[in-house]
Amino acid sequence: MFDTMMRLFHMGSPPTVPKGKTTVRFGMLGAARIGPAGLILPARSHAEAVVVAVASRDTAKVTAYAKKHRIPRTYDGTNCYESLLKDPEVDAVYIALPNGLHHSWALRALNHGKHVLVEKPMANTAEECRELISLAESKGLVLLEAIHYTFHPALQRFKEIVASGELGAIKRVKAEFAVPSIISGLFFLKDDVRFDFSLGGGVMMDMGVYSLSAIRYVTSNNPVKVGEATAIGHAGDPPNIDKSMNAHLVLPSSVSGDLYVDFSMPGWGPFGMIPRALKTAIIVELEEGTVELSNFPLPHIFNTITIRPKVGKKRTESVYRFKDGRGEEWWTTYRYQLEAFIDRVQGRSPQTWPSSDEPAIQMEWVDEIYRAAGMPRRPNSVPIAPSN
Ligand SMILES: NC(=O)C1=CN([C@@H]2O[C@H](COP(=O)(O)OP(=O)(O)OC[C@H]3O[C@@H](n4cnc5c(N)ncnc54)[C@H](OP(=O)(O)O)[C@@H]3O)[C@@H](O)[C@H]2O)C=CC1
Ligand SMILES: O=C1OC[C@@H](O)[C@H](O)[C@H]1O
Repeated sequence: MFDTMMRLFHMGSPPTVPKGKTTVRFGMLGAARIGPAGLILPARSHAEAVVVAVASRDTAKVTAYAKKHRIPRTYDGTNCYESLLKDPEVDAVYIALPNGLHHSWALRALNHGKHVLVEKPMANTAEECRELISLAESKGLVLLEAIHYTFHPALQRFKEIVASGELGAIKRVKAEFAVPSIISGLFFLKDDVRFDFSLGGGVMMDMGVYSLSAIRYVTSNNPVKVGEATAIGHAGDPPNIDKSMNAHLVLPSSVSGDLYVDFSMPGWGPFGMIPRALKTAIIVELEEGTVELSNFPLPHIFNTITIRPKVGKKRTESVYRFKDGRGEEWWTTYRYQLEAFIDRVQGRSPQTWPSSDEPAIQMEWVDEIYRAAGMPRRPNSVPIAPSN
C-alpha cells in the first residue's frame, strides 16, 4: 500500500533533474489537456529533455498554461504553430492537436527539421502515415506515434508470458477500453474534438487504436480480415461519429480478436440504472488457460497480470520496471515513451521501438473496421491555411 502511494505521488510530482549539455528542447503545438501527462511531467525527470515553448491560438490560455507548467516561451495567435516551428531553439515538437491536424502539422514540423512526437493516431489515413514515415526517414528525423502504453514493462512481461508456450497456443484475444456513462463527462467535453468527424473523431480513432494495437501487439500478428463490426452512434448524434465499436477480427491460425471500445457505456438492469465498471483489460485465451492484463492503457497507475491455467493454481504479477533494471517504479507509460524517444534522437538503442510502418498498418485496419461497420473512413487531414 505504501509503495503504491509513493508511486502515485512521484507520478504526479516527479523530481526535476538537472539538464545535460545535449538536452532535446521540445516545443508543444497546442495547450492540450494531455500535455502535462504526455510530455511536461515526464520531461522533468529526464536529464536530456526540456519543454522550452508552447503554442496556442488563445493568448490567455497559453499564458496561464506556460505559467502553470513553467514553460519559458509562448507563441499565440493565428500563426502560433508555424512560429514555434520556426524557433531555432526547438529540436523536437509534441503534437497533441485533434487527430485531423496531426498529419498536416507533423509534415510541416518535419520539413522544418524537427523531430516529432505525435499523438495517436499518427494521421487520419494510412496514406498520410506513409507520407510522414518516408519524409522522416529521408530527413533522418525521429517520428513517433504516441502509443505510449506499449513502452511500459508490464506489456512486455504480459506478452512474454503469453508467448512462453506455458499455456499453449493463443485461441482468442479480447481487448476492451470502455468508459461507463456515469463518468464519461469527466473525460470528454460536450464539444470534444473526438465527436467531430471533420477532425478525425470517433471512438475507433480514439480508444479504438489502443484495443486494436493491443490485439496486434500481443499476437505479433495483423488481422487477416474483419469478421464483423458494429458501431453505435453518439447520443447527441453528430454524423458519422461512432460512440462505441465492437469488432471481431480474424487473425492467422484462426485466432480470434475481439475489440470493444465505448465513450459512454450504458448501465444495465432495470432502465439501465446499474452502472458498469470501467473496462480496460486484455484477456488472452490459450489452449491451456488464460492470461489477463488489467488496466492495459494506463498500467503505471496499477496493473495485474493474472495467469489462470486450466490445471494448477492461479498466480498474479504486477510489473513497473524492466527486468534489466531500466526505469523506475513510478515512471508512467509516457515517461517510458519519452525515454525511448530521447534514446532514438541521441542515436542510442531504445529498450523498445515500433517498426517504422506500424502506424500505417494500424490505420489500414482502423479503416477496415469502419468499412465493416458500414461507416466512412475518416476524411483526409485538414490542410493548413497558407496564413498559418
Ligand atoms: N496519449 C494519451 O493518453 C492521450 C492522447 N490524446 C490525444 O491527444 C490529442 C489531443 O487530445 P486532448 O488533449 O484531449 O485535446 P484538447 O481538447 O485539449 O485539444 C488539444 C489542442 O488542440 C488545439 N486545436 C487546434 N485546432 C483545433 C480545433 N479546430 N478545434 C479544437 N482544438 C483545436 C487546441 O490548441 P490551442 O491551445 O491552440 O487552442 C487544443 O489545446 C488527440 O489526438 C488525442 O487522441 C488525448 C488524451 C490522452
Ligand atoms: O488516448 C486516450 O486515452 C484516454 C482516453 O480517455 C482518451 O479518449 C484517449 O484520447
